Amino acid sequence: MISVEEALTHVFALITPLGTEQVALAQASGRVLRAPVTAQRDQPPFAAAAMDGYALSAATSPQTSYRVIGEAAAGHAFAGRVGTGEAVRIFTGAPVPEGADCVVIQEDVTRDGDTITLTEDRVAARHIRPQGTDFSAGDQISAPRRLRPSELAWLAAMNCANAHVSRRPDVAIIATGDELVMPGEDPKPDQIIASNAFALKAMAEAEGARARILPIARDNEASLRAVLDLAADADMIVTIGGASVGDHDLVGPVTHAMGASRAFYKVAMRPGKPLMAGRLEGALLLGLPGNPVSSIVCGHLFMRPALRAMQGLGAYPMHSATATLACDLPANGPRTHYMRATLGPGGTIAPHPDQDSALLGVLCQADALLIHPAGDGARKAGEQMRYILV
Ligand SMILES: Nc1nc2c(c(=O)[nH]1)N[C@H]1C(S)=C(S)[C@@H](COP(=O)(O)OP(=O)(O)OC[C@H]3O[C@@H](n4cnc5c(N)ncnc54)[C@H](O)[C@@H]3O)O[C@H]1N2
Ligand code: MOO
Repeated sequence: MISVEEALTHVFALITPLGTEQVALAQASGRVLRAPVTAQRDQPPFAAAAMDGYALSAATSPQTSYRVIGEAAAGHAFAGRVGTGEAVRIFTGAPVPEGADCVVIQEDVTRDGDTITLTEDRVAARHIRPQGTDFSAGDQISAPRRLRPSELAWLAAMNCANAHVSRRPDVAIIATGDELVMPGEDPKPDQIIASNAFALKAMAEAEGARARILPIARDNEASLRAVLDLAADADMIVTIGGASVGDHDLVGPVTHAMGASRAFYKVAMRPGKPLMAGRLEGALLLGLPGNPVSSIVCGHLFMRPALRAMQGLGAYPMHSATATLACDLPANGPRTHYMRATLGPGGTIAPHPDQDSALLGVLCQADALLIHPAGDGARKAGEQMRYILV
């Protein structure tokens, strides 16, 4: 058995980042930007009013009354110059006219015809956004990075209509087992519903992949081969179950017979011990254990970082943070334990009392995986421990 860290290093070594494509900005949500974007202009492109009011020069004409000589609205600049004793009615987002050095908000002004009178003794704030305060022409958005909603607006503001992004990884998910039927089917008394693929598909899609659930492979070589053949064009093949040492655990032998390379089998983690990784033709092959929580924990720890690496985001484990243990923990065994846990007020974390890897209900109550490292001793409530958000 190798450590989780070693296993992840092996997985990353099996990955070459995917190619790129150009997509319209409206289609770029969640994609990974692979080439830097250069701003085509300053933002704002002119000194802009930050409030509705009157533009005037407080420095050169510090009087209390001004004559209104025109108007500037967003998209409609005032063409002239503001002179001594003059003001321009201005609206948020409009270019500040030449000669003005501040915008007095309309709440601080009384107006009578074309004359305004300031009601405050002094101009407290300029309310002007100088040209280029957000970014200047030539500024770059670095790559790689995930395009979140805010980055999409940033690219748009830079007048970038298309983005150079990573191709979406194609993920084929294969559940294996004679006991499985799909949700909505009519299970026999000795059958259960295949659930894990739905979690893994959602997880892969949240990482920017295109994921498909293939037909369930039965516990015989011909069936597993036939379904694996359907995944021939995938970038990543994720099998679920059939990974252990039982007579019906065929994923290892069958993929081996089909020419798969194997980087490792069995990881010192709990749950998820019988995890396997390799390559099958053009695809990264992840063989996940069948227990629902085991497969989902492996998805978080291995599939998600692998999908990020494929999209060019680099080789990094899932982010972990620290929290204060809410109760005592007994010493851990030789496998790192990813305990289903709940974050509480004041930065505490409480592991669930039942850590059986078959319990989806417990996983759904959890918002974190508390990491109890392999071989770590007993821990006391109040100690700091690391966790991963799930
Ligand atoms: N003698 C040993 N037995 C087992 C070992 C071991 O080291 N020695 N390891 C145990 C561990 S740890 C795990 S995890 C499981 C993993 O086994 P498999 O990957 O072969 O998984 P299966 O036997 O196919 O299934 C386990 C369990 O999960 C259910 N399952 C499978 N696929 C799905 C699915 N798509 N959706 C929902 N549930 C699924 C399956 O019915 C079983 O109940 O092996 C231990 N055994
Ligand atoms: O490691 Mo198994 O994955 O404990 O349930």
